[in-house]
Amino acid sequence: MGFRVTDLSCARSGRAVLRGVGFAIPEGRARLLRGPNGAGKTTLLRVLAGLLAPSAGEAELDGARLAAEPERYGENLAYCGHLDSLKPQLTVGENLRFWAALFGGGPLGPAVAAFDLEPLLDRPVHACSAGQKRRAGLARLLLAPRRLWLLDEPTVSLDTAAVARLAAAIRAHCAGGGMALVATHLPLDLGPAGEGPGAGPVELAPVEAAELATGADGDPFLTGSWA
Ligand SMILES: Nc1ncnc2c1ncn2[C@@H]1O[C@H](COP(=O)(O)OP(=O)(O)OP(=O)(O)O)[C@@H](O)[C@H]1O
Repeated sequence: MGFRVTDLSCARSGRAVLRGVGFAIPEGRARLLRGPNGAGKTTLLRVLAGLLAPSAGEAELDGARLAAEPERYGENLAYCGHLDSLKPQLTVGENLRFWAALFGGGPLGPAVAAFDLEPLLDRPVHACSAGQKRRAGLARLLLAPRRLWLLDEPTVSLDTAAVARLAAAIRAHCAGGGMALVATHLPLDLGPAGEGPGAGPVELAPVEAAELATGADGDPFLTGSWA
């Protein structure tokens, strides 16, 4: 059980972005994903979410392997990318009910409380602020229980109180045995979930130009995956 990434590499438009990335997340732990702009955090999260093909390496979640068993692997994770993926014409409540029905999740109450959405339930998403939309998008994490949360810059647009709510949700997820990988440039208080063996930050450094992928005939655009 747990999450393990082994020797993962990925190229985008022929350029090596990830090279030999490896780390593990034990059950009940969360790790921050750190690195400067362009280091490959979004690329890594998209590969781990099954949205981008790696050029080498493997990820394994509770014994299910990304390459060999993508459906069983994918059933156990939730991915929140840069976009909130909300229907703008529907209210916040309608969006949440839609997601709960789609994923067979439980009642809305805990998700609404965790991200303070009660006052927004009847408001159309197109009339919400950026931070309000972000909170509604994150609340979906609590509507469909998944073992691993992959979060890409989830704190963007959130005020201090909302960042604390997000951190509390991650801590509670991990206290129940869940795991999380969170790309963020901001500090995030993960509490006990971010402490102990296998819980420190995963640091990504930009792949050096000398490591650029090249095709068999030296053309860099003959290798790698296209986004
Ligand atoms: N669609 C794409 N096609 C080709 N190359 C891409 C694409 N998206 C990103 N890249 C390249 O991949 C590298 C890593 O980008 P990525 O978005 O993964 O970095 P990041 O660490 O998430 O950066 P940031 O902190 O700015 O969000 C960059 O050099 C970028 O130019």
